[in-house]
Amino acid sequence: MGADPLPPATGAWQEGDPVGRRRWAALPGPLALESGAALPGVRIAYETWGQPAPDGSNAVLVLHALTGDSHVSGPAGPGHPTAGWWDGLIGPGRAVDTDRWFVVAPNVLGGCQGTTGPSSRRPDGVRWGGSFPHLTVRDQVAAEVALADALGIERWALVLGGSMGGMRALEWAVGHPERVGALLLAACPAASGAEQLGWAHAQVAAIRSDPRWRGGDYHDAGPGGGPHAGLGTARRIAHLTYRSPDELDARFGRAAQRGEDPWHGGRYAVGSYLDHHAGKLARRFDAGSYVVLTEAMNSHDIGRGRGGTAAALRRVGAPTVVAGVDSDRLYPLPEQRRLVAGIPGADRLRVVESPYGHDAFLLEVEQLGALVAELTG
Ligand SMILES: CC(=O)SCCNC(=O)CCNC(=O)[C@H](O)C(C)(C)COP(=O)(O)OP(=O)(O)OC[C@H]1O[C@@H](n2cnc3c(N)ncnc32)[C@H](O)[C@@H]1OP(=O)(O)O
Ligand SMILES: N[C@@H](CCO)C(=O)O
Repeated sequence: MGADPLPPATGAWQEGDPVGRRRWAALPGPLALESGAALPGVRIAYETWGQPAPDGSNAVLVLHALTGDSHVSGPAGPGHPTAGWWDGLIGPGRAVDTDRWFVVAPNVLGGCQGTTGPSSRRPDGVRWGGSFPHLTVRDQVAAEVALADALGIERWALVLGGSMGGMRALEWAVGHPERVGALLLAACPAASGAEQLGWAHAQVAAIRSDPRWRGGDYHDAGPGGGPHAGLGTARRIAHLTYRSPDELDARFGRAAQRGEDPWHGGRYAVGSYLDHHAGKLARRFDAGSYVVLTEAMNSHDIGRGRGGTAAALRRVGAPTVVAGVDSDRLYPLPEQRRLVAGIPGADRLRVVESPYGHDAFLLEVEQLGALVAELTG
């Protein structure tokens, strides 16, 4: 699932036909990648809410995490099988009030929700599949910079994101400090460390060992022909890192799934829960994108080529709120303390209190809303 149904981008900045709220813009030329390769025919899907101020002072950039998309706010509808993933935070009367702010949310480069990724067609009409190039977080931000240029947005009043979205928000603030007025980083690190690289390796290995992976060239294999089993296993591993041990224990303990007997081939309830999330992701997401995005997160190292982490973080000019979740085992609080220590405009760590682990950045919208208010007044 998640295969891009659109024809190749034509190579000129253009507004694609909107599906529901979602629009597309195509880069005028190939995108130069950090690897030295050039990615032609890049198309970026994005959504906007609110109205841009005449002086351009009210633009807010919202950046999604690994399996999120451009639909941050509002109900499900055409082009959006699910409701906005930050609906409690962004919308009319919410902390990011779309009656005041002009909110822009792109789908990430390498994704599968409208922006060019492995399931998209190359300029020759063939799907990229396994030939899609290796991306870095900086490449993804380069595509977002091109989108901002195309929309005429010189400076964001606020850039915010969590997890992989936080990595990109940080890259914006370090790579383009003059274009970021304020910054909110949630549940993200300065660099992906050994623990995160290890989790990612297990997930990518699960996908690549599925015989239906076919080196990434499975998109024309027909319904059910993709590596759904591998993607499901990757999600089970990942989902465990997104929640906390205490929460899982409190919710499921050692309970058997209803009607099943773990001593006779049945599942524990927690296993059934993970199976549910595996199936749900496999139905809505592309395995090739999952691999490309995971490897992009692996590339995340804010200090690479910039004289190290401390030197890179010193480049952030914006007032910054850094938030971590007390029960996050994927990017635990020491990761965010490192950010606070290095970013000149970050005065102290904001701790989101939650039993939900890493996913709290999606769930604890009230606490996040209070943090947004610190930056927006
Ligand atoms: C929601 C979306 O997909 S929006 C698209 C963009 N998404 C994103 O950016 C984030 C992707 N989603 C996620 O990361 C997560 O799903 C979250 C953060 C939204 C989950 O939030 P929570 O509300 O805490 O959900 P939780 O992890 O408790 O899972 C609930 C689901 O597990 C199911 N479940 C609970 N126990 C069991 C069990 N024993 N066996 C099987 N299924 C179970 C529930 O029925 C429920 O199903 P549903 O989501 O299909 O209705
Ligand atoms: N649950 C989130 C976690 C990644 O940070 C997602 O699926 O995108």
